[in-house]
Amino acid sequence: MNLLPVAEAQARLLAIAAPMPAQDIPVAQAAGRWLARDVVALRDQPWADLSAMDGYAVRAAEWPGPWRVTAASAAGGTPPPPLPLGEACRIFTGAPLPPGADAILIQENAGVEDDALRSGADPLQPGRHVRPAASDFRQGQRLLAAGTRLGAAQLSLAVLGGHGTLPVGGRPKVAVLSTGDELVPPGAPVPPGSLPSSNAPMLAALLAALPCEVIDLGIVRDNLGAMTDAFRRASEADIIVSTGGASVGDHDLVRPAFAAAGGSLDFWKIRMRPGKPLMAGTLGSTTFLGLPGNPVSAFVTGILFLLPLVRHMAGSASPLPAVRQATLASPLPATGERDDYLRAYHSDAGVVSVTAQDSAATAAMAMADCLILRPAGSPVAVAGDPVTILPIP
Ligand SMILES: Nc1nc2c(c(=O)[nH]1)N[C@H]1C(S)=C(S)[C@@H](COP(=O)(O)OP(=O)(O)OC[C@H]3O[C@@H](n4cnc5c(N)ncnc54)[C@H](O)[C@@H]3O)O[C@H]1N2
Ligand code: MOO
Repeated sequence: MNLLPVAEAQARLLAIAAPMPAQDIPVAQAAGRWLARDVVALRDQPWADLSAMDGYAVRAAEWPGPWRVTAASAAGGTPPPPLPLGEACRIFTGAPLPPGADAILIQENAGVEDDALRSGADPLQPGRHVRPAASDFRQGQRLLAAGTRLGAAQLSLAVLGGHGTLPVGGRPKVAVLSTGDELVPPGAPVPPGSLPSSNAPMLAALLAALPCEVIDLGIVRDNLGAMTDAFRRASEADIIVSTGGASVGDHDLVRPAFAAAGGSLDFWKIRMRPGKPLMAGTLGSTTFLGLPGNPVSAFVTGILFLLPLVRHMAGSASPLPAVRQATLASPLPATGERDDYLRAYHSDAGVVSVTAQDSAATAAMAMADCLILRPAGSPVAVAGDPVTILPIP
């Protein structure tokens, strides 16, 4: 059987899906988005030599004083005039130093008596408690590179750099179709032969941290007409993701329905376990990803394919899952002809694979915090061996 290697399938998926056009949006809405262009500082930070403490601005060479306090400087106030010799300027955190001053005597180390300011015992070095102008960044300096994800720290930097709006990648609409006659909505009564449909909420949870809009189109029956209609309706989204009906059984209608809706499949069947029946293609300008129905298979392929697809379309420069090295704390059998993505969790001794690795074993899946990647053909592994893991996001 001709199964596509995972890396090749990921590359082909990203190749058929164009990143969405960039847009300028207010910084207050930009958290979690990817930058579409470099961000350059529009101003110096700090804008002048500023005090880092409440106290007195003085010349360090005049330590230990006494000084006469003749001026004051506060953040947001009028900048103080140049400091005459022998004088000090009362100053507060974030305020500009008067020209001539080069150090701050913090008020805990100072005493004022009869109009004379005197220092305590600690010697004062030039530059003490001073934040020099442009020491954080300088106007024109590149602050953030295109493709960077905007978290709290990056947004703080961009705003201090003078930006109120930022150029970001798009926020794809993801339509989710859950296929299967046996499915009932979450929380609904479950007659014999039926099953609560867990894949759509699971995928929405995986996507919750990404910039995208999830549109749950509900349960679609195993009926060619109904499924074809569902694909047509879903084609207004940027991404269609279906679960179930991906395999080779008589009721596995996703491929024919996708074709009947006008879709064109790029690939089907991946050299991985779980997740073999995964498929991808295009329907007009919409990218389609068909995940297997088994809840564990949908979860693992969601991490390996759906999340990278959304990241890529939203402008990420590195959309694929992070991979790390870890130490195995429990033995593993040899792998077969497919790459294994084993559900596992961290313990003090290393990573432990959960005992139930069946692609319908959700109780074991819920214990996992990472996937162990075991390439096809790997030999038996023992505790202490190095392994490659993918953290579960
Ligand atoms: N003869 C073969 N049979 C199967 C093969 C094969 O190569 N030859 N592949 C197997 C593999 S591997 C997988 S994975 C499954 C995937 O099949 P489908 O994608 O067609 O999924 P379904 O048959 O529709 O469902 C499988 C399983 O998952 C349950 N399910 C489906 N949707 C949901 C949902 N939204 N929430 C919760 N559970 C869901 C469904 O009831 C089934 O139990 O095929 C193997 N068969
Ligand atoms: O590839 Mo399937 O997802 O093993 O159960």
